[in-house]
Amino acid sequence: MNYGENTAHMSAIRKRLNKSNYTSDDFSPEKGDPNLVRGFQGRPVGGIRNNVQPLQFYPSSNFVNYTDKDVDYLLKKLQSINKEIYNFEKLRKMSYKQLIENYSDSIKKGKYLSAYRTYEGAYMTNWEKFHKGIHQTALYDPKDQSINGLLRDMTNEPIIDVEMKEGGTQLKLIITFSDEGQALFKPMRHSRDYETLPDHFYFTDYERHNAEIAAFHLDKVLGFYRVPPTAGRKVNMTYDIKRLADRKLAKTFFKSPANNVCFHGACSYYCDTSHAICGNPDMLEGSFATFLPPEKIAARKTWRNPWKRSYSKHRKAYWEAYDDLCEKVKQRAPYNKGRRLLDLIDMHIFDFFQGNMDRHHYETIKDFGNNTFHLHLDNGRGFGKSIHDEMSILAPIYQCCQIRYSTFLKLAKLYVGPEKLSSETRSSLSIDSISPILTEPHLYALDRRVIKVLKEIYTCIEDGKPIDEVIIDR
Ligand SMILES: Nc1ncnc2c1ncn2[C@@H]1O[C@H](COP(=O)(O)OP(=O)(O)OP(=O)(O)O)[C@@H](O)[C@H]1O
Ligand SMILES: [Mn+2]
Repeated sequence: MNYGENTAHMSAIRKRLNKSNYTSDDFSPEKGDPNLVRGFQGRPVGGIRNNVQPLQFYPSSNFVNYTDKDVDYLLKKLQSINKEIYNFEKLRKMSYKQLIENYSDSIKKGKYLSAYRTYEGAYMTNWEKFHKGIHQTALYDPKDQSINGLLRDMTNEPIIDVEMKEGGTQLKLIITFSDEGQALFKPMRHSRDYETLPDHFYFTDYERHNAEIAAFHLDKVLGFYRVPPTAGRKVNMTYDIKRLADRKLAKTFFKSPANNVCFHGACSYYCDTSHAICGNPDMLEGSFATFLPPEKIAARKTWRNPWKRSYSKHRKAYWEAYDDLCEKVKQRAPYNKGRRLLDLIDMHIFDFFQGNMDRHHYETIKDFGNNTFHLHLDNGRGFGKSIHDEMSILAPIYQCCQIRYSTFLKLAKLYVGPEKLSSETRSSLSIDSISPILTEPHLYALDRRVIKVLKEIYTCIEDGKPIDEVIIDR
């Protein structure tokens, strides 16, 4: 959606703040090369979303620095009102890693899955340890060494079985490793620098294997821990897939005119000769997302996203035409109490960073009731457009005008630096065996998007919403 064309959901008038008492760059990121620092003078305050200027690239330096007057103003204002909980000077001196650790240490884990509560095998594989570690507030504990072990296992363990996954729209394989761990495999369709075509809808886009890997790391960097561990790997299509496939899958293998091994499998979208998945000549990259425990151990509940898109080229969703969806959602269970609305908003911030418009549903683990986190499965449609920021993904933020305090603080920290969301994500992704996972323009886009989320909070507060109703500690 283009903001220039559709402003129905925006408040009609944005008040201008009197900024005369403030300097513009108190909280601006540390300045490096002064030539690289770009303030955005001369641009209207508030009013127009999507108005952070496109990043300029400095390929030789890996360093992009930029500031935003509205965000500087917001941070200054918050700090002047309550220095106890908004101390950005202190925040700038603390490392991002430390901030995230403080938060993950302070979160109570709540319940674990009942099937594993008393389970103590003499020897447990990494995937079993992962399953045992799933708890009410997160899928895993970042300090759990078995998570890195699991990523290594998915990269190195021999593959012993392959099955097509029923139900999904695009081709996916269920892979079993020699330690009996399982993963959902999504094959590479495009090279990393292939961008979604401007005339393609979000619902016809191919899934991207690197987006699945990037989503796991981004979620971890943000300190959410809501995406199952996901790793990239190159497989030999003949040895690792065709040899282990059943007849139905095996018979879809063929050799292309370029002498590459290809297959298309059977599914409802893109499973035919003209959309085949081809190796080079026999090697194929893919993402491996660790399987969650089976239904009988961890039954899941599927929830429709209230901000679901229309999935139609003709229709708009309610929230695209009207601004009052949040008022209705707030009245309804499970969003009327507890953490769920803030989790939904976290999920949309996460999706905004990735540019993922395909969040039609989400799941929770039934055993944990309503006071639990959202699973962020199915992230294959992110990272399709590096120079475009899809502001409509932030609809729950600007329509509810709410954000979780810890999420706000993390984003503020990534704004004041010195760490950036791009540098943290780049560093996390570098451990993957098929890195680089994201191109540099996609990484820089993350920093630009951090500013855009913070600007939405600025606008909410500028509009007169009480700060403690916008930034909520829950
Ligand atoms: N790591 C996982 N462990 C267990 N189940 C999973 C995992 N990832 C995905 N699933 C299940 O598989 C289903 C299909 O996966 P996914 O959503 O990626 O496919 P899809 O083709 O995009 O499906 P849809 O068309 O419904 O969006 C998911 O809805 C989820 O329930
Ligand atoms: Mn999907």
